[in-house]
Parts: sequence; structure tokens; C-alpha cells
Amino acid sequence: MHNSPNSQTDLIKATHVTRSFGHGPGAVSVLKGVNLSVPSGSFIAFRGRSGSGKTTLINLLGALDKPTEGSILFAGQEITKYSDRERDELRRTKFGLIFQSSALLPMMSAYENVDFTLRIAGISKQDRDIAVLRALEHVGLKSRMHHRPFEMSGGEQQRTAIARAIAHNPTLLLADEPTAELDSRTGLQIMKVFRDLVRLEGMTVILTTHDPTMMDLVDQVYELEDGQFVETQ
Ligand SMILES: Nc1ncnc2c1ncn2[C@@H]1O[C@H](COP(=O)(O)OP(=O)(O)OP(=O)(O)O)[C@@H](O)[C@H]1O
Repeated sequence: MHNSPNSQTDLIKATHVTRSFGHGPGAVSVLKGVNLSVPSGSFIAFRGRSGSGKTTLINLLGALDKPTEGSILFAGQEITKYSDRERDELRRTKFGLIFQSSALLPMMSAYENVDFTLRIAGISKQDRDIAVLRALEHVGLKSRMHHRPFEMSGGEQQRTAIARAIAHNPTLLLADEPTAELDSRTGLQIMKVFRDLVRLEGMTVILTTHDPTMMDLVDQVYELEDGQFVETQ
């Protein structure tokens, strides 16, 4: 595959990406030609009003969905041409996904929640023991790892969700409104966890948010308006 010198350092590159839902006169055009280059090891935020297309874009970048038109390259590979099976494999090995609600299993401790995901991915007990502790340490939750979700604060639950998403050491972490259910102080702490994963672990983090106060910690903000980027800071 031919790459320009620039694109070799991009972890994610989206070109002329559109996404429409439905057909014919009832079709809704949600993304209308998005171009994006995300360098490896950067911390990026998509900001925009409700309905501007943030979740749709995150789902496309995370290989949970396919664009109507356009291409998305991950590490130089056109993932929009991948089969379902290849996309599953990519998500399982290279991506970590975090959502607004932590969606932890309520009867399991923080440790068990993280461990469970690795267990169903077929990781050996020996490797899991190391990976789970390392992930919980990264999010500052080692001392509370035996607590179950109802015994944890919202911020601790979201930290557990982050630990679960990073335990397999993904290259790219995608988070859709990860601070929306948290107060602003806790939200800022969660943003610092992401920032440290970028600065100390070299991960690339892309998240969505409504909240302008979260923007100081990221490298770049992309503003989505009605399915297009309108301004780049
Ligand atoms: N599967 C779908 N079928 C039809 N329309 C959809 C579908 N998914 C999203 N949409 C529409 O696309 C638009 C953008 O949705 P999206 O969830 O990407 O916005 P958002 O910026 O993430 O909003 P929010 O901040 O409220 O989560 C909305 O108008 C939504 O109704």
C-alpha cells in the first residue's frame, strides 16, 4: 500500500467519511464528509451538540460500524474493507472502548470485572493476574480492587471501566462521553487518567464530550456541527 510520509505517523486517518441511516427520501445524513488525521500518542476530543454525530463517528473509528462512503485507515490498514471477523479481532486486540455508563457486572469486584473480560478473550490465568493488577494500578484503583460497583463512587466505577478497557494493552482507546455522568471534579480526574495513559503509556485516546471545561487537557479539539468539523483548535 502506498502511504504519503505524513500518513505513516497517523494512527487513524479518516477520509471523506459519510454515514447515512435509512434509504430514499427518509434517509438521514449524519456525517457529511469528515476528514481526520490522528497522530499516534495523541489525546483528541470531539465536541459538539447532542445529535451532531459524535457517537456515530466514534463507532466508525472503533470499527463498530461502517461508513456509507469514505475510508478509515488504522495504522495504515483500511479497516473499512475488513470483514466482520477481522473487525472483531481488531477491536479485541488493538482497541479499548469506554462508554458513558461504566456497565460493570454488579456482582463482581473491580478486579473480577477486569479479569472477566480477559478470561472471555482466552487469556491465561498467569497473564491475567499480571494484566489486571497493572491496569488497576494505572487507573489508581489497586487499593479498592475488591470492592463491588455499588461500594464504589461513580468515578471509581468509571476507573474500573477504563481498567477493563486497557487491560489487554490496546493501541487506541475510544471513549464516548466518559465523564457525562460524573460531577465536574470527578470528570476532571478521569480526564487526567486518560492524559496519563497518553503521556506515560503512549496510548492514543479519542473521546467525545459536551463539556467545554474538559478541553484543557487534550492535545486537540475537533468541533462537530451537523455532521462536519467546523473548527480546529
Ligand atoms: N441507527 C440510526 N438510525 C437512524 N438515525 C440515527 C442512528 N444513529 C444515530 N442516528 C441519528 O444521527 C444523529 C447523530 O447521532 P449521534 O448519536 O452520533 O450524535 P451525538 O453527537 O453523539 O449526540 P449525543 O451527544 O446526544 O450523544 C442523531 O440525529 C441520531 O438520531
